Amino acid sequence: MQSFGVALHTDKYQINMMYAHWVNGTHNQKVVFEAFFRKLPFGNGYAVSAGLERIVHYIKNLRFEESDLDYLREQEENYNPAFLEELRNLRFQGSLYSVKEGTMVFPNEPLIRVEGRVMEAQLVETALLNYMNYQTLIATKASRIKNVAGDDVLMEFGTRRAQEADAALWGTRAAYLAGFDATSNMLAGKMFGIPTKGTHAHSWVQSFEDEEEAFQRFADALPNQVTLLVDTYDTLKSGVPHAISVGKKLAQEGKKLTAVRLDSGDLAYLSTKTREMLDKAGLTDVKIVASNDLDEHTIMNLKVQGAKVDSWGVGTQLITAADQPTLGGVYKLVAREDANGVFQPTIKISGNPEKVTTPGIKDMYRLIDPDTGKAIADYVCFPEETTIAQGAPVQLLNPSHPYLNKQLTRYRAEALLIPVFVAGELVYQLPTLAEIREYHREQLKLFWPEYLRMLNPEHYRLHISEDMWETKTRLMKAYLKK
Ligand SMILES: Nc1ncnc2c1ncn2[C@@H]1O[C@H](COP(=O)(O)OP(=O)(O)OP(=O)(O)O)[C@@H](O)[C@H]1O
Ligand SMILES: O=P(O)(O)OC[C@H]1O[C@H](OP(=O)(O)OP(=O)(O)O)[C@H](O)[C@@H]1O
Ligand SMILES: O=C(O)c1cccnc1
Repeated sequence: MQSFGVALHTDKYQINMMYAHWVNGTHNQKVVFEAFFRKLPFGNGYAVSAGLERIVHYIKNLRFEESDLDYLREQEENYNPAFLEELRNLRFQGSLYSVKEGTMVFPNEPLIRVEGRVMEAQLVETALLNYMNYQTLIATKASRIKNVAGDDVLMEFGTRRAQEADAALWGTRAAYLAGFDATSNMLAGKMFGIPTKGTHAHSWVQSFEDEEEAFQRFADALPNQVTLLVDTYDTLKSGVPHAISVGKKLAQEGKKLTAVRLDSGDLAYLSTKTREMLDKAGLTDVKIVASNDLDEHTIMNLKVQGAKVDSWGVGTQLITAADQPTLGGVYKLVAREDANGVFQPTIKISGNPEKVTTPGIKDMYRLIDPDTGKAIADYVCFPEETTIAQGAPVQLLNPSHPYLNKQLTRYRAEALLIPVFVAGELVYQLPTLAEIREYHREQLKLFWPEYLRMLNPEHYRLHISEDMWETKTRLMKAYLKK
């Protein structure tokens, strides 16, 4: 199949707006957009940022190829040829600031800030949201699963049920950065350096007359990774006894049965019985893997029931984020340059007060208690405000209820939005996936357990500066007057 560039990975309305700007002569106007989500997924207390690496690749490769221009010409006869020439030369020349992958993030926080000509900044909306929304969603789901699995091994098994190939690959990467240990997806392993693991399917057992023979043949072929699926016929009467028999033979040869996998039935009951049977046979270090439509709820429940599982294979529920199909992240214009070259904050009004955007270019900080090392709150302000840089006392206003405020005098501040592209140049050294995983682990330690619990977590707050609040109020009033 023909391969396609990335420039048309966008919505038609972006190209139409670009064209209308071009016709109006406003296409070079500088604007600032930010991407954020409004509500945490899965009822979780935090989300885990992901998607930046793919965004960087996208921005770096952003160019309209000849075939893209031909296609646009075909699609809309009104497009002036000079506009298509403009597109031919288009490269991302703007700036992009983003939170790092693996960062703990919260509703209404600017996760990505794009500054540039409206032509470019508008074009990239669709792809940026596409990458950010999916990967952040899956990283968050994976983080919840990791939260309940503790030190057990977590394997990502979802490719066959994912929403197509890209989702399988990048979803696997998101799961790994948020704490999964391995994947069954070989391409993800090759592309991202994620450890790969695998057992075998029911078809392996079914392709032999006899279950024990199937197990033995598999062990003979792959003596370094013998995990046997024991539920094809009858887990306790057939599968486990046959695996034990093979395990004992392997032990006599100085080899080892690694694990057995349970994939149906009552996993709490079957795993405890299987553990007893393995231990009784002297196979105490043979592990138990469980799979079958698992998610954080079933894993937690199984643990409460005393399931003896060492390793969990999680597919469908994770890779499709089955209980919430999207993060719902949006991309809103927050500032535009006026005729004097000064950025003016813009607002989007909504009947729903929660949906009124917070205007202006924002910097974002995580304020940390220097005594406990724990995060107190996140804070957004205009880049020209100096309070944080000076370490001066900061007024924490609740953005929805600004009369609820408190003053913070002692804090350490970490800047969350880091420069990735500046004036079209990539200035960010992409970390390795192992570094991102480690960074996410460190991020988790910044938060008190009440923000991390799975059920009814405490709300971690984002505060806005007084200046920003005043600007928001002024713009709302000006709009209402009109
Ligand atoms: N002890 C348990 N407590 C709670 N949930 C469990 C327990 N054991 C298994 N489950 C979960 O219950 C669901 C059972 O799925 P299902 O109804 O398909 O049964 P099954 O035994 O897998 O049947 P099949 O043989 O058709 O695969 C799965 O999501 C599984 O992870
Ligand atoms: O349930 P998930 O969380 O999505 O995990 C992946 C599932 O995929 C496989 O089943 P499948 O029936 O596709 O193949 P099999 O014949 O090897 O069991 C595997 O046995 C798991 O049950
Ligand atoms: O290796 C496995 O056991 C596996 C891989 C993908 C899907 N289900 C199971």
